Amino acid sequence: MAVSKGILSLTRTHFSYEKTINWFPGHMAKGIKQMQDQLRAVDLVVETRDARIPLSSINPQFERIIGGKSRLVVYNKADLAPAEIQSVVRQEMAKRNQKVIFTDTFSSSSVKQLLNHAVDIAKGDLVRYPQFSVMIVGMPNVGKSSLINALRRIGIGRGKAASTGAKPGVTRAMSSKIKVLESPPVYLLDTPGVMMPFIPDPVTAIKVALTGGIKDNIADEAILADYLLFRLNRCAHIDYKEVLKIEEPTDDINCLVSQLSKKIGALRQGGEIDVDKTLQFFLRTYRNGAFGKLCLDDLDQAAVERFFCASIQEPPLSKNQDKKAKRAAQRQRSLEKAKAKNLV
Ligand SMILES: Nc1nc2c(ncn2[C@@H]2O[C@H](COP(=O)(O)OP(=O)(O)OP(=O)(O)O)[C@@H](O)[C@H]2O)c(=O)[nH]1
Repeated sequence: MAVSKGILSLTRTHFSYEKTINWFPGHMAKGIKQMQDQLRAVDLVVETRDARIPLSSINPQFERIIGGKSRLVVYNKADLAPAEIQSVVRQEMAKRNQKVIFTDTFSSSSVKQLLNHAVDIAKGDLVRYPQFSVMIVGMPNVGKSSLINALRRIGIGRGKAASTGAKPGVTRAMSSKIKVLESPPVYLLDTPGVMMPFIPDPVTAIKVALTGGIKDNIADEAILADYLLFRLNRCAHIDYKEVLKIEEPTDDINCLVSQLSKKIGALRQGGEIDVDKTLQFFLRTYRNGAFGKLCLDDLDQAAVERFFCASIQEPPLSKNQDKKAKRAAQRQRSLEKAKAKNLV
């Protein structure tokens, strides 16, 4: 089989690759405002990301909102990502002074680890100890509400408190405080998933949409499927041919659709291929985890550096730091002027 054409194949004429994803419904703007208002009373922010896209699920907007607040990054859906990415991601985040926990809301041990971390901080925070509040933020569909339910189940043995769903945008407003532990008393605040208002890089948008962060009808199922096929072809350990029960591996989405539609009976009257139904089946198969553990982000050193240089802005400076920076810049300018006049 030929090596996948990958991203080049996205330019094939019958798929409109030009579509820019700009999805920021009103409830997200409202959600950000509510988060900012509540932040003062919050002791810890848990920023939830998707382990399948450890870089693409970083929302630079949170950097600005969270500022200097105590923060823990949680990579959820770890059951769907290869285990070997965990050490790389931990290392990269440690370089940025960021502690990271990987969770899978179906596994008690990983959720317990998160709860213990919150408890450790709560115990160290004597001022706020009687009421330790944790705000859960993150992009849509990363599993924030599922995480809250799992924490509550493990912490106080109670059932579901937050609504969950396979489509993005289930939580549309900030929740009231949800108790997840009696002693010390730990409360959680669920927030609506907040997408970055504008995703400038189309490949990042495709990855976010593939993992369910953007509604399919806003993205383009054909483009998503094409990119997915490219990634599957790059992953030697994934036998999608076996999973889909098709005859031939391929790097051509048309060929895949043609083979798959027959296998799943996605045919209209007269035998015409039902392309939408076939594409949806392919995407669903991936999202159900049937292809196994797949990371959609490249995590080699160069790719990680490129990502952070291009997408992540430094958190805003505090007033003090800002003053210091201005003074240093002023000193530098004076020095340069003096040099120009040969005074130094
Ligand atoms: N495989 C897997 N699926 C998960 C995990 N956590 C959540 N999910 C699934 O992911 C989907 C989204 O979960 P939610 O908890 O609704 O996500 P959310 O971040 O609250 O979503 P929004 O309301 O859009 O902000 C649901 O179908 C969950 O069952 C996990 O750790 N592993």
